[in-house]
Amino acid sequence: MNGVPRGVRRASEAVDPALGHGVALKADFAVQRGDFRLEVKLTVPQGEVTAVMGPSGAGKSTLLDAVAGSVRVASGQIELIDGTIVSKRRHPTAQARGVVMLSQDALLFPHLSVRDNVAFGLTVRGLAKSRARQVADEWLWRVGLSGSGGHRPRELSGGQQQRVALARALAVSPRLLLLDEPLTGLDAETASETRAVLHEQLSATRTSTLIVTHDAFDAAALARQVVVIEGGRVTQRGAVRQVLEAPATRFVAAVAGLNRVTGTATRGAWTAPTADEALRIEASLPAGTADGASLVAVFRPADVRLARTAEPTWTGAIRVAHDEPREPGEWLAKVARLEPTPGGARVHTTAPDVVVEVPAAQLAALALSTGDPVRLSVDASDVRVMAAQPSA
Ligand SMILES: Nc1ncnc2c1ncn2[C@@H]1O[C@H](COP(=O)(O)OP(=O)(O)OP(=O)(O)O)[C@@H](O)[C@H]1O
Repeated sequence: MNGVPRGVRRASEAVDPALGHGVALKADFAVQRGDFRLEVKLTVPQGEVTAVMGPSGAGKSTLLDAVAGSVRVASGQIELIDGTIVSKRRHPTAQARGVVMLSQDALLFPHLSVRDNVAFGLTVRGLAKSRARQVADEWLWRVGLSGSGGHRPRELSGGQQQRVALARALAVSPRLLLLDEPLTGLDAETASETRAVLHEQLSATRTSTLIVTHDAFDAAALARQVVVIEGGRVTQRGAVRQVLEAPATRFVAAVAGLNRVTGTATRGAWTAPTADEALRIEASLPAGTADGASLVAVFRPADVRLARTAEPTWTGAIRVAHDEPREPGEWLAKVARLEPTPGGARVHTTAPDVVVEVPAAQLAALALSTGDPVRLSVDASDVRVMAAQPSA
């Protein structure tokens, strides 16, 4: 697309050597918000999308606010691609930083047409109004909204408004785009359409982006790398797939839909206490693991088999699992909660906390209730054992 106004940069512009090649943002700073302290070290590669995930209250929005400039840095600094430095003493405006934030709420100007909403940032940056409107129309076409330029924002659906906000953000070719849960609040179909437009436009423009999301699917669909923040600290970072396959914390395991149980290396196997006998899984341990080392076992809920502890055998006699020795990979637990899914249920069990995916047909046969004792088992070949310490 041509017609980029003066002062508005393209994502492909030369990189300031001070920041290092291919880096859009380098941050190592702390922010204090009341009692809450966020301390992060983070790099956003140029032209790529980095996801930020973390539980509620972890500090994700605070991170974006600090980068955008709505919150002051308490110590350390944030360095942007053109050499702009943010620190306790230096607090440039969002525009001077070349940073644009897009949140859950599209925040369009209600009294302006859709076209003028998109053109607004361009005219502020010095483009003539007629040219800005032309560029705005091109952007509306790119996000699938050609023909909507003359409407008021209230005449568009939530998803369409979000696409206008995206067009407005990308039209000024920001050095860094900040997206704060842009798909939250949209219904599944609209979110899917908006996700596709986001992916297409972020890839096409190679806009350096930091996106906060609570959804592993969005992270995998949109981002190349992910930074996990918990309690104001980075707990894991890396390529999205790598992080989801090897969760360093319970939060990441839950987001990835995996079980993550902490245990110990005991005589060449992974073991963990249960309310009953110790659970022993004879999976391969990381090379060089010393006896007694803390290790986590990661496995899919669908790979855990679940049976009632007392069940009739083919002879009609009742077999009670408590009376039998436990096989490796087998343990007794209690049902804590049943969570319905489209195909059955996720059965949450305790001691240790493990989720089991049970298909609908089996669920009907089991007739489970909260508090029921159950016998669980998992094959060692379905379990990945890793060192317990977080990698961030
Ligand atoms: N303006 C503020 N003044 C004081 N404390 C704040 C302010 N905004 C946020 N906080 C606190 O900072 C912490 C981090 O909040 P933040 O909104 O960054 O978390 P988050 O990870 O984005 O959470 P969520 O996913 O729920 O949006 C919270 O404990 C919150 O109460």
